[in-house]
Amino acid sequence: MTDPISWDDARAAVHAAATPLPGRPVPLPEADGAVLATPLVTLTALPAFDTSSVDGYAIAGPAPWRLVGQVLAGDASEITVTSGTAVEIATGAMVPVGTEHVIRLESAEVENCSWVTAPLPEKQEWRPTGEEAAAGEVLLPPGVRVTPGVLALAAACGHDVLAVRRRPRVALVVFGDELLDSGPPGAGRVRDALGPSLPGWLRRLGAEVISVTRAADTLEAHETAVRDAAAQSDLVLTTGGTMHGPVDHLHPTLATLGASYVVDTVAVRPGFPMLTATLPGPGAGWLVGLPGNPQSAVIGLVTLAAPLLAGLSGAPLPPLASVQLANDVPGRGTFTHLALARLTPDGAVTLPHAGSAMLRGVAGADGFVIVRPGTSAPTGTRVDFVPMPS
Ligand SMILES: Nc1nc2c(c(=O)[nH]1)N[C@H]1C(S)=C(S)[C@@H](COP(=O)(O)OP(=O)(O)OC[C@H]3O[C@@H](n4cnc5c(N)ncnc54)[C@H](O)[C@@H]3O)O[C@H]1N2
Ligand code: MOO
Repeated sequence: MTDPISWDDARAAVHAAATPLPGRPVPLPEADGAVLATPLVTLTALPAFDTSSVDGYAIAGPAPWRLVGQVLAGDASEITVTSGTAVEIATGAMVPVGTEHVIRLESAEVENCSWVTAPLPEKQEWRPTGEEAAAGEVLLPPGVRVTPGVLALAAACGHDVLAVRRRPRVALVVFGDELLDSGPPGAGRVRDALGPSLPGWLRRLGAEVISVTRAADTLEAHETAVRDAAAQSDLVLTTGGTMHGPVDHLHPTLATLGASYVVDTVAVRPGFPMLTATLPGPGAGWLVGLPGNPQSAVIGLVTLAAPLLAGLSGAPLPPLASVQLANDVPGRGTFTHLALARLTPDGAVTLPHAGSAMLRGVAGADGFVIVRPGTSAPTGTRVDFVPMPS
């Protein structure tokens, strides 16, 4: 076995090695969850015109003001407010030329439907052109993940399409003849916990899952499965077979296929046998090998797959959060310890059932607190935190 690379270096290495996939324009609703390939530049000033922020009257000169017209939201009215006149105005309407003040409906008195009087307002009741942004201003850099908030901003500043990176296509290959696809475990067989769960995590990481297949525990079946998966995908994600047991065929498969390791084992507990490699051939596909123990597989996902998918999407290395610990967390010697935790108002609480083969902790966790090599983390200290994909 090779010497393990540190947990932090492993994340950085796979992210740095990934070249972003091409960008292309897609209609706004389809861009949700994808990553911007180009900066978001506003096509107009925001707002694009002086916009009334209240229902009321646009006036000029001293009171009383003679009511001369009306302007509603959406009107491109050429009405002008001259001294001594008022124009009835709706929230969102263009403020007419000549307006000195906009008076709220509730402050005004109107006589005979034609004369308006009111005290002058203390503040400007409209949003001036460009208050939020000037035309051509860069609002977001490339690499930002498109959220509903980004979509709203893009629409507001005039875009019909957004240039986003193609979502990485992931083919999942699950190894393990002991795995059952239905019914209760027993008699040496366990249920496949990863085939049903990894697609959901992967989609939360912005990937498109194109296939989930099972490969038998032979070298030939592994080779065929990885080759077929690589032919259609940007990333082959495998589970199990990362060690060197009698039916652990991943390393021999990678040797046969001529793969090059970017990461081969990581100094992290649980989950150390995880790996990342590039596969030769057109398009230089990727392979991430997650350990078979299900919690270790999730740690492999957040350690290697998440940074790789970010890199392929042109997004920055996913940042770590910082949390305060509500209990002591031991270190793991020269390895980084990732401990399942839930975030509570009292701080991060690590969870029981945290064995690498167990899933009760995974099912209730918000993420993992990180205790770096050679340290332990007492109650009340701040530590880094890697969230579950969300
Ligand atoms: N001699 C040693 N043996 C093992 C060591 C070690 O240091 N020396 N490390 C252990 C650790 S830690 C891990 S993690 C596993 C990693 O092994 P593999 O990636 O080769 O995984 P498998 O052997 O295929 O499976 C391990 C375990 O997980 C169960 N499994 C596998 N896939 C699934 C799935 N899709 N759903 C549910 N459970 C799954 C499998 O049945 C095994 O129990 O190696 C240890 N061994
Ligand atoms: O490191 Mo293993 O990955 O503890 O379960």
